[in-house]
Amino acid sequence: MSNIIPKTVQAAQHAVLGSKGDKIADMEKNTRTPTDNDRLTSDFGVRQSNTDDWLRVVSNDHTGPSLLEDPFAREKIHRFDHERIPERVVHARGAGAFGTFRVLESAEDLTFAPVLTDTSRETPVFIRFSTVLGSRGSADTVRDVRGFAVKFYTQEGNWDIVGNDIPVFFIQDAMKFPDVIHAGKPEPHNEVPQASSGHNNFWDFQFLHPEATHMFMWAMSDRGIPRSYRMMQGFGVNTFTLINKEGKRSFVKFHFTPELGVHSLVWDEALKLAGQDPDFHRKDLWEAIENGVYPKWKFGVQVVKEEDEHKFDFDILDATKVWPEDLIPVRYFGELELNRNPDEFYTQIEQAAFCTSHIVPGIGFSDDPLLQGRNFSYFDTQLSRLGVNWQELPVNRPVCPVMNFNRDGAMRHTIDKSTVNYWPNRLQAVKPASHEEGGYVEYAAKIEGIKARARSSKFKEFHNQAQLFWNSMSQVERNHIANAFAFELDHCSDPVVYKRMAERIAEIDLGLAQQVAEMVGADIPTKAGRENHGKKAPGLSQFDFPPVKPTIASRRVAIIIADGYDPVAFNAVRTSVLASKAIPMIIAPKRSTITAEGGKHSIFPHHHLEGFRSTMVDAVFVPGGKESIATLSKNGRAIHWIREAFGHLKTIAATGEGVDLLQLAFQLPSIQLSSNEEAVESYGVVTQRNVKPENFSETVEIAKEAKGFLDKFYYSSAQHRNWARELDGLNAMVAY
Ligand code: HEM
Repeated sequence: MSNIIPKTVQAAQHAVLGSKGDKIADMEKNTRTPTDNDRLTSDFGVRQSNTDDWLRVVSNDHTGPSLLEDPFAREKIHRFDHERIPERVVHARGAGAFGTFRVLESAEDLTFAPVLTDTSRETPVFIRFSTVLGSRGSADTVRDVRGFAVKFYTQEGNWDIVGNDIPVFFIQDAMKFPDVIHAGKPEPHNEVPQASSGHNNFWDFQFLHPEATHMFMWAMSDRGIPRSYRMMQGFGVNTFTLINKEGKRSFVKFHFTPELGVHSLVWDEALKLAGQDPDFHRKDLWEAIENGVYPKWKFGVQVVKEEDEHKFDFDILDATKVWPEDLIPVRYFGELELNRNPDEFYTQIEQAAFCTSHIVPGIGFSDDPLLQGRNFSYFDTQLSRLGVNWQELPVNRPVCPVMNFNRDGAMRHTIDKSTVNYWPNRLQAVKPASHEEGGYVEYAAKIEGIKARARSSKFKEFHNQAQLFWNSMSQVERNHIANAFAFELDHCSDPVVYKRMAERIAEIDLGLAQQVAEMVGADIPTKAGRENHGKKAPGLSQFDFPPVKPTIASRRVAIIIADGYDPVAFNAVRTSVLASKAIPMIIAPKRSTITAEGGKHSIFPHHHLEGFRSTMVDAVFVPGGKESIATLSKNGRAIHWIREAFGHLKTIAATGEGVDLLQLAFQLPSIQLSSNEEAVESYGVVTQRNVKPENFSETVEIAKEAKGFLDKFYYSSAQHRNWARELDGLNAMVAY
């Protein structure tokens, strides 16, 4: 696939970022790149003449036994035998990238941490996105929570926000984590299902553990199937604190909001992608960064002053609750950009290790009982996954100096030159830092209470925010939640599980419960389990997060052609898609040269119709060309492509005879198609029957009222999906 930004420009950008950010330069120390002069050597530097044949007793007519003596063969096999480390106990599957964080407006009224106050700084960051339940080899598009873990390599040490794409969690107390994860992971007797919450144990636990009620609503919403890591929000989830230079402390929640808006797949698409392209999200992130369309997020905090801690009807330390944005708006003051793909997956992504306990002066914890337990768990789990010296690994080590008396352990790399390795010492070597010297000083918080295995009273309310979430959903999102429950509970074979869940859902909304119960064969509830308070809040529906401005940048646009395609429309759209920083994907019945009408132009397509499916693109364009459309009209896969894109609510455009192919594929009278030189948009289907070269203007106006074919095509594509198509039931009338 062609790159939009040439490699040379990217290399120059990386060089600049590297010199500013230090982390890239820092990792260079551990990198090696093969040159023409390099020859294969053993791990100890001896050049090797043959790494294909084990040393053995051999003659022309007889292959005898292999010799244990061969050190090179043994080294090669022995290294291979030990290539794997344990995968993460949760969030095993993920992908990541490097980038930068900038503060646009100082937050010095809240904190003295320079990473959040110094507007001249560019802090290098590393992010790993992940799914929670699946194993390392599972698919990207399964229904699950997504991890959103950010490591800030600040001059004061590493700061990790180990967050998710959903702002709440299933449990309030970290001690429940093994239970919620055991219940969600594959069942113990048969290791089924992989990477899915659609099974008895998951829903059994959800019912028996009412504090999960709010979170399972989020997980069943479209948040559980993001279109891209680049189109997800990131939340710190837990409550942290910020301390300013006057020593005043505030409670905060961290937010990252994507510039491209928050978008999801549709469920049928997610299911198919899990087989058709299990690496869909991983590739999407890689491709965007390679093409220079760098993903960006606004960074902000919600703030509760210390004196207001008890002002709300929920406990601000309860991770199963959001801080509703009408009560506590997000204050945005930073920007995060990802601009560099890893050089090697294993060393930079797989060995990356995050810890909620990694904070820097000016930032503190709260007594959030989930956070308190997490602060133990991450450090501990890294010991079994990576070993005690994991903080020395290139991706994990800070960019600022590290000096202390922690010593030894397996695989120690640092060589400490000193005659003392303890404090205090007679040489006054490596003194602790005072507050003025940047030493971390804990906030002197007053604590009262009795020692007990208990939580304070507000933690015991579990339904208000589940209803708040449901009430705040758009109609489309509500339909998707109902369908998600119906799918998941259909996969539960034990009637106890799905019957009880119908009762639990009736405590949120009776209509939803009735709809789900009917689908899954549970008793249909007749009475709401509790009254709905009717409240809504902003920032819960994805529709509250459109892109900053309508854009098709980084979106994949399929152009479907066969021999005899219209070269004018084809070239104009392809060039314009590229100029809009989107990615044209040329798809034909075969991946061999395709010749245009008139025989003067030809093109080598990116893929053929069987090899690449409509699920992998965001929008489709079919140029005219009599012969091309005659061929495609007889090709079942081509027709299915169009129908499937229609079913998944994607924008579909056609010019010339291409309009006939759409007509054939949909056969829906309610879709209006152009019959003349006018561009027509109808339910996200954009057509223009008679086109001339001047119809493809170079400047495209992506606006609702725009008149031109490309303007309409791009505006519709920039809306992500055509929801009216689903609301009016049109997609349900087409077989896909
Ligand atoms: C607010 C709730 C939570 C969030 C947002 C969260 C988020 C995450 C994320 C994003 C990762 C993946 C990190 C990476 O990419 O390497 C992760 C891993 C992990 N989490 Fe959590 N988690 C939560 C709760 C918990 C709790 C309560 C525990 C245990 C008490 C826990 C234990 C772990 C462990 C052991 C890993 C694997 C870490 C590794 O092997 O590197 N998490 N979590």
